[in-house]
Amino acid sequence: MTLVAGVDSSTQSCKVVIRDAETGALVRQGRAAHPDGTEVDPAAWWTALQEALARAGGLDGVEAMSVGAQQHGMVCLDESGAVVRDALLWNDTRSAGAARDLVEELGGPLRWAEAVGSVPVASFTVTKLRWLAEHEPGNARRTARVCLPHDWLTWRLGGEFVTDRGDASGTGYWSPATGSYRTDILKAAFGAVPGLPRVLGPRDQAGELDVPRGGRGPVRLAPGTGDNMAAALGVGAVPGDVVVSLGTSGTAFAVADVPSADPSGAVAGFADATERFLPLVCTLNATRVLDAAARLLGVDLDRLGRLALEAPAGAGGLVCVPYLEGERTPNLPDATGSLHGLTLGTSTPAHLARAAVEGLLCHMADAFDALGLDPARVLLIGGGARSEAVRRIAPAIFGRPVVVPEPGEYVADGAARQAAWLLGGGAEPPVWERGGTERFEADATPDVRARYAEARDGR
Ligand SMILES: Nc1ncnc2c1ncn2[C@@H]1O[C@H](COP(=O)(O)OP(=O)(O)O)[C@@H](O)[C@H]1O
Ligand SMILES: O=C(CO)[C@@H](O)[C@H](O)COP(=O)(O)O
Repeated sequence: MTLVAGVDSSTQSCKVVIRDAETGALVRQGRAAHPDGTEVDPAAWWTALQEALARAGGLDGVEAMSVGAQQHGMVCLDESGAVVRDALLWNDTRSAGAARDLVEELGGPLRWAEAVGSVPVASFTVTKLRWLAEHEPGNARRTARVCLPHDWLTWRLGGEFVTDRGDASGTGYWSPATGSYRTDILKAAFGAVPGLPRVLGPRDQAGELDVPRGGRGPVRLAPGTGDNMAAALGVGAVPGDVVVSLGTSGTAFAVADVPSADPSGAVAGFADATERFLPLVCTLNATRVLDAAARLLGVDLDRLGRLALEAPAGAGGLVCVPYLEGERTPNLPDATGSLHGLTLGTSTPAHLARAAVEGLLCHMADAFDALGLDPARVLLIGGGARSEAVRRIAPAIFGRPVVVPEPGEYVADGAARQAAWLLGGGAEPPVWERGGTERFEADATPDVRARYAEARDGR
C-alpha cells in the first residue's frame, strides 16, 4: 500500500494523518499541542510536527507529504535563514492601525480589492510587515525573506523556499486574478521587498524530505497550502457548496471558478489549492467562545452542549455577542464580548450555555450571509462541529439544513489528498472514498437572529 501524509499546523495544534494514497483510507494519525498566544516561535510548530508525526507512527511507507497550516502568519528570516522574531499570527490584532493606513494610502478599499482580491485587516501579512517596519525597524532591516507558516515548515522539511496560490493569496501582496506578486504594494507597505517564496502550481513538487526509510527513496513534498484551502480539498467541496468551519477561527467559504473582489472587505478573495478560487469570510471568534463558556460554568464541552439543549431556543432573551478576541468580520479589532438580557430567569447555566452556542452560530450566520450565496449544500466542519448542540441548533439559526461530514481532520486530509495528487498526477485531485454525512434540519428561528442583531448593533 502506498501511503501519503497530511499535516494541519493550525492555531491550537498540529495534526498528522497518514492515508492510503489510492483509496484515502485512514491508516494512522497523531496530534500535538501548539503554545497559546498570538505570537509564536516557529520552532514550536516544528517541535509539534515532530511529536504529531511520531504519534502517527512516523513516515514508514509514506511516499509523499504535504503541509496545510494557519494562514497569514508573518515569519521573518534573516540572511542566514534564522527566524528574526516570533511569528505574528492571523489573530494578532496589533496591526489594525497599519491596516487602516494601508487601505487609505492605496486609495481606499476598492483599490485593494481590485489589486489583490481582498481589503486588508490586521490578519493579513502585509499589515504585519508595516507594523514591523514602524515598531521594530531593527527587525525589519534584518528581514531578508518573509514567508507563511506552511511555507516555513515546507522549507524546513525539504529545503525549498516555496508557497502555493492559496496561501499566497492571504498575504495582501499576491493577486489571485493575475497569479503574480504585487511587489509594488509590498515595497510601499514595508519599505523594501524581502525574498519571497516561489509560488508553485497545485501539482508541483516542493522538494524532498530525506529520511531513513529502510532503503526507499526520499519522501516527495507537495506544495501544501493554507488551512482553509486544504479543508476545501479534504471535504471535497465543489462549486455549489458552502463550507462553514468552526475551529479557532470561524470561516464560511465556497469554491469558485472566477476570482472575487469585495470592496466591503467582508469577503476575502482567496485562491484555492486547485486552480480555482475560494471566496471566504473569516471571524476571529469561533470555538473558543464555547471553550470560554465552558470555563465560566466549570463544565467540559460535552456538558456545555447538553446544558445548551436543555434551555429554550432564544435562551429566554439572553444574547451573547461573542467578540471575545476583538473581531475581524465585522472589522472591530478592539471589540469585546457582551451578554444582553440577563434577568433572574436567564441567570442559569443552561441559559448561558444556550446563549453561547446561539451567539457563536448567529455570528457565523452573519459570515455565511456576507458570502451572498444560496448554496445547494451547507457543510459544517471543524472541532466545533463535534458538538451535538452546535449540530442541532445550526439549522435553526442558519434557516436551512446543514450537512455534517463524519468528524475528522479535514485540513490534514486535504493536505494528504494533495500529496496523493502529486504522486498520481492527473488534472484533478484523486477521487477518494468518503465517510458518511449526517443532515440536520430544524425550524428556522429568525427571532433569535433578530434579537442577536439588535444586541450586536447596540440597538
Ligand atoms: N465535543 C466538542 N464540543 C464542542 N467543541 C469541541 C468539541 N471537540 C472539540 N471542540 C472544539 O474544537 C476546537 C478546536 O477545533 P479545531 O478545528 O481543531 O481548531 P484549529 O484547527 O483551529 O486548531 C476547540 O477550541 C474546541 O472548543
Ligand atoms: O485567518 C484565517 C483565514 O483567513 C484563519 O482561518 C486561519 O487560517 C486560522 O485557522 P484555524 O487555526 O482556525 O484553522
